Amino acid sequence: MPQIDDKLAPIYEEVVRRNAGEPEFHQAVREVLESLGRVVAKRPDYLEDALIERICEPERQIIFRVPWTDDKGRVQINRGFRVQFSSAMGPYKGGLRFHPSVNVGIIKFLGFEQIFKNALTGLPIGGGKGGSDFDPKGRSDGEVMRFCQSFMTELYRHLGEYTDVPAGDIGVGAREIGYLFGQYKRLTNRYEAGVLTGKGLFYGGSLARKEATGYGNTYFTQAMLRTGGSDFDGKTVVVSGSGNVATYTIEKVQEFGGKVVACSDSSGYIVDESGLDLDLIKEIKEVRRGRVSQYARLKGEGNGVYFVKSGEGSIWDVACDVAMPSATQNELTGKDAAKLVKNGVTAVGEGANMPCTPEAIRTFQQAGVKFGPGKAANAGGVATSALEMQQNASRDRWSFEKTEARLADIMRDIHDSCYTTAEEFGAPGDYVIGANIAGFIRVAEPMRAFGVI
Ligand SMILES: NC(=O)C1=CN([C@@H]2O[C@H](COP(=O)(O)OP(=O)(O)OC[C@H]3O[C@@H](n4cnc5c(N)ncnc54)[C@H](O)[C@@H]3O)[C@@H](O)[C@H]2O)C=CC1
Ligand SMILES: O=C(O)CCC(=O)C(=O)O
Repeated sequence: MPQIDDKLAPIYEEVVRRNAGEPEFHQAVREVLESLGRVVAKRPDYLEDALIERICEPERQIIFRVPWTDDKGRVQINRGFRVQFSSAMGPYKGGLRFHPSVNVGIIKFLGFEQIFKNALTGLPIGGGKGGSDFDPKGRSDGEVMRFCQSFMTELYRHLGEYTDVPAGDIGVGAREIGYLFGQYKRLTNRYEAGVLTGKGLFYGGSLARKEATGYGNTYFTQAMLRTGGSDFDGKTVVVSGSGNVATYTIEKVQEFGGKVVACSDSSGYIVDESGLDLDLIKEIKEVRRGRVSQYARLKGEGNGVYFVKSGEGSIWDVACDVAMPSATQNELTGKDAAKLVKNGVTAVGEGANMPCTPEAIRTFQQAGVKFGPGKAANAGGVATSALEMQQNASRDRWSFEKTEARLADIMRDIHDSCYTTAEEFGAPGDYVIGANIAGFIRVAEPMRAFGVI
């Protein structure tokens, strides 16, 4: 098991003590500190002025009550969060997650990851994350609207295009961003397009933002495959999830000649051995807001098409050359990784944030599987959000082609900087170490320049 350098171990112990009961946050911090031992060995000056301790402590954490009225006239109460982790690189930037599992530890882990991810994009954005334990599943449009309006009624005072710029994440898509933006505009009496990203195309959104995270992960994973002289063409691929990230991962992998044979949601997974029909998945998920099990019913079971219920198997039992986990954190365990390795997986690109457990990452790396960590591989979404902010600031609108070309360049740059940083710090081929160190150095330099703040 990788160890934290003796000089950094007290920092980790303090994070655990101060943030008791937040295992996902501990996990995210631990992984970064394991990598940073190599940095402080070469550059002990990074230990000065509690720079690393400061990076592990959010600049500001906001927790608030979100009261709203459901369709039956009953008052419901949820809890809202925004963790403004680091503004060293620019305004806080990161999505909002609406899911019943949300708590402060989950938001903190996501905000912490976002610092390094956003730095890797090379664009001027700091790190933050927010959300609520509100579950949009099964709620009417009216209920979602009233919830979003109440959520923004508290949060708006902490936001601004130069302060903090949220976007979507699990459970927050175009519909929710529309309601949030409408309420922000109403409360502030300002048409401040740059305060949220992932907006609709008719009110300041960017072409290619919807596709960006999935496309970006596909570009990143392609770059990893190419270091071994290979590509997506002819590869069998498994993509977990069936939301925003998964959908557009499937689309780009198919365009690159890969065959995606399985995807999932929290009810289970579907397999179509001849390759998933993406139009049908979009119809089920984006239009009907249904479950992936409907795929097997609509396509007809048999001939390599089947559905496996959650709890009766794992999507990672399906043999593939490339795995792209794109649902949620810790969804791919050490046992799943061992199965994938046994079945011949050669590359893993994380579309979700921290979907592989530490044991799974170790299993992949020990088996020589190319492993792209989320903070690098899924950075295309937030990078394109920063491009949306650029378009808003210049009152401009770019074509899909121009935006996607910028995204593709950014993903190749991120890949190359992780790859060369890993080499420079004595860990060739280790994208986890490369991403953590390259991201850290970019954030540490402005922090040092600003003095002790
Ligand atoms: N939307 C974006 O631009 C970005 C999203 N991400 C990450 O990608 C992941 C997916 O996010 P989105 O696609 O935006 O969300 P989404 O809400 O559009 O889709 C989430 C998908 O994951 C599935 N899922 C959630 N919990 C699950 C569980 N416990 N078991 C199995 N499936 C589960 C849902 O059924 C759904 O298909 C998250 O980890 C998110 O933080 C990362 C970078 C950017
Ligand atoms: O586009 C954004 O600002 C945030 C995307 C996001 O939440 C993420 O990168 O995990």
